[in-house]
Amino acid sequence: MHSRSLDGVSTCAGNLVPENAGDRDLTGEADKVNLAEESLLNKMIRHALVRNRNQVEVLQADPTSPLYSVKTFEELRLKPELLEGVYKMGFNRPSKIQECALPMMLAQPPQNLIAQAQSGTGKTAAFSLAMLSHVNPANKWTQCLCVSPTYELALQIGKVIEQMGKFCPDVKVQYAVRGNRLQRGVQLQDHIAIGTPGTLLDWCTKYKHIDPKKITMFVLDEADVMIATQGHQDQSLRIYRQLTKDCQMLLFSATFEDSVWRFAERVVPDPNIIKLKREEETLDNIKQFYVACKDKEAKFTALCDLYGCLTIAQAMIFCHTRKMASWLVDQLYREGHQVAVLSGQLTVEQRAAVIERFRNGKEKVLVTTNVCSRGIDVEQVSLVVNFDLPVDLEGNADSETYLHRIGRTGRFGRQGFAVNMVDSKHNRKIRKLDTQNLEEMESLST
Ligand SMILES: Nc1ncnc2c1ncn2[C@@H]1O[C@H](COP(=O)(O)OP(=O)(O)OP(=O)(O)O)[C@@H](O)[C@H]1O
Repeated sequence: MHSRSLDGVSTCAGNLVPENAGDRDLTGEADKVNLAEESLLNKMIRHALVRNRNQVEVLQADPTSPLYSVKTFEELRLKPELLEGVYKMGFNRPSKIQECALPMMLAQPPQNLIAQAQSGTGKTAAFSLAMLSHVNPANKWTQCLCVSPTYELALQIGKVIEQMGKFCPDVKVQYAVRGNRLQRGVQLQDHIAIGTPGTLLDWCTKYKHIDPKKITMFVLDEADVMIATQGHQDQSLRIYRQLTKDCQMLLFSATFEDSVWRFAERVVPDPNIIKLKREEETLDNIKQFYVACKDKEAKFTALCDLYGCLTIAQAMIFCHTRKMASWLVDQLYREGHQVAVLSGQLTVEQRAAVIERFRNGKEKVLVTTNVCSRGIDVEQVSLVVNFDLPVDLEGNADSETYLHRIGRTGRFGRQGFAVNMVDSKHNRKIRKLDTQNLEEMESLST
């Protein structure tokens, strides 16, 4: 497997710093969750598949055709060098989504696919394998296009392809991302091009590095993140319109709101649809408490009273704003407590490093904002403290975030505790949530 060394493009995720990192400072605003950053962070800190006990739902474009699914990678009849790469990555068998998605993606005649499954269920690995298997290395032109919402995410996909294709030296990958300039008029000979919509569009239309008529597989990853970015949807559609009718279309998304669905239907005609529902967080083993406090100082005093309990295993303390998190950390330092801090002012790499240290038990207490209400799995976390209860932009109770936060504790059937610091002036009611009951959850936000 060969990948180019690019002018000004680092393929090492460790070097990636968001462009606006320097502008980030402390604000009293709620820490906003940036979808692309969250996705990147998840990829960086994940070590294995996210477990999911739900069944995959499949909707076939042609319901009369037999539904194939595979339990082993051998059944896919991959090139031996590709199979070797898969095993070398430590994949023993296909994940749930891969069991159905891989035979569809590799089928002849080609089939279109829309697949939805939460992050970490093996989507990237699945389409990477499909692209590597699809290309004919003897044809010295680009055959697969893979569109990704950001530069960093594109490089992450590239890393997976490079690893998986380690024993396929003839297959070449190129990155269509900012900073990677080819000479005008140069025809790309690399078989797979991964990039952001704007650069890929330029390479297909303005610079003619890629002939879109020769593309036979088009992959759109993280469609939900993609359409959240102004302009990306339009650019992706413009690339799509240049492709031929026979081009195989594959679209992946972690979530499926109406807007994602409408977009998917526009770029994927006659799709097979695969869905893997997110596994519900169960709160049965999480005991929830609240402490009434009149102000932040009183909350801090209550926290200090609790501190001995926090450090029995590990604890996460959630604040609403970076400013509050920073104030709390200062107070905790003053009391001589060693804590870790995670907030949106850190770069994604710095956040990943903080999480890694916390995971390894270097710190027992992590103070954070909403930037990390989901994503983090630290098995030893037994206590979550809501120093501020989660609220949405209008100041209403944000039950979804509450659920994600307290879901950080009590993982895998262990006992967990959630302590909520409640301002008496707001006196919000804490009720037990039944995640099976969506109506109840909706009523909570009213
Ligand atoms: N069949 C498999 N067996 C074991 N591990 C796997 C398998 N497929 C993928 N993985 C690993 O599981 C993790 C998640 O996979 P992957 O990144 O493909 O998921 P995803 O659904 O694309 O999530 P995201 O979009 O967040 O990256 C990765 O660490 C990957 O190496």
